[in-house]
Amino acid sequence: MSFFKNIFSKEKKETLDKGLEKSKESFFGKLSKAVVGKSKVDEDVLDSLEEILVASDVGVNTTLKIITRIEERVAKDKYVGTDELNTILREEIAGLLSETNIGNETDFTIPADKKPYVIMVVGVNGVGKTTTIGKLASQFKKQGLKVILGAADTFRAAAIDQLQVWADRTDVPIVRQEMGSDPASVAFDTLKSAVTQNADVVIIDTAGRLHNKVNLMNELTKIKRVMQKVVADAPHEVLLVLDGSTGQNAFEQAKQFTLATEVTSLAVTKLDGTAKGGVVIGISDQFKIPVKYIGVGEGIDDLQVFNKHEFVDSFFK
Ligand SMILES: Nc1nc2c(ncn2[C@@H]2O[C@H](COP(=O)(O)OP(=O)(O)OP(=O)(O)O)[C@@H](O)[C@H]2O)c(=O)[nH]1
Repeated sequence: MSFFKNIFSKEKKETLDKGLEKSKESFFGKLSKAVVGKSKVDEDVLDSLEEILVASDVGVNTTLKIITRIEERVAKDKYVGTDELNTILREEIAGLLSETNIGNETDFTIPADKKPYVIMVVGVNGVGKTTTIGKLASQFKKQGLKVILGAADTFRAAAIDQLQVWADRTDVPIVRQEMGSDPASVAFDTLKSAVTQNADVVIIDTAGRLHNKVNLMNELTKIKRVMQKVVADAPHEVLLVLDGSTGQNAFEQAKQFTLATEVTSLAVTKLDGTAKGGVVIGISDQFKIPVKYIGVGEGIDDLQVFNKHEFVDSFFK
């Protein structure tokens, strides 16, 4: 068992390392330029570091926290060499993430006492919502759990069809209705079907139109209310999917969605192929909502459970 676990961890680590490559290259490239000819961490180095963190989409507030901590350390130690900067930065970022009970999980797990466990997935179009649902379905299925998908994004026919593709690919049942039908009705049918079939996990896709916040709020509230007619404490999780490659836009979407509904966890996708990996650090710190999953590729196995230790390890390797 532990043998397989090790193999899996190694693969997971390699995928994470590869996924974060661009972010690392960009970050450390800039950092090494900033310290050229400097032996000591001084005001100039700290100013450059601040710029680099902001440019890496860590977010202004989180950047300021990190800089303040490093300033305090530098003031206390009197002399901090630039060769120590990586270590200090790593420690401070790890410390910041440790302050919240975020990112401690290592496996795809769901609470055993909630059956069916209902995950309502929200997020704007194109962020990787459908792909994330498909990847999650695959992970849960691999654990022997019975999964059902609900196509409650009835606003666009393509959204229903895309979810169908993932349902076929993962060999998981899907509940769907015609385009334009009431999303709450699809969610209701899906939960009914899950109860009848004794399913373990239900994943409900929803439409993510942000242009009208009141509509979005009303729609999500209605879906929740109707689901509760079947499973009283549903949804157990409201997972907001954010596209990590959009940097500050992802922050803005998190703000909007948290105003519209109670978001309980986040998935940050497309961290591979972007230099904006710092967004995970900023979002974890600012929203105090756990980043539960990260997308590091388009493949079915390229969704990982976010673990802050692995993330920091991989980033500062
Ligand atoms: N590289 C990479 N691509 C991803 C990741 N997650 C999703 N994608 C890609 O992003 C694109 C959009 O993903 P979808 O799942 O269709 O996004 P969506 O939010 O459901 O969008 P709509 O279907 O338009 O609502 C697809 O081409 C996915 O393959 C990821 O972690 N890494």
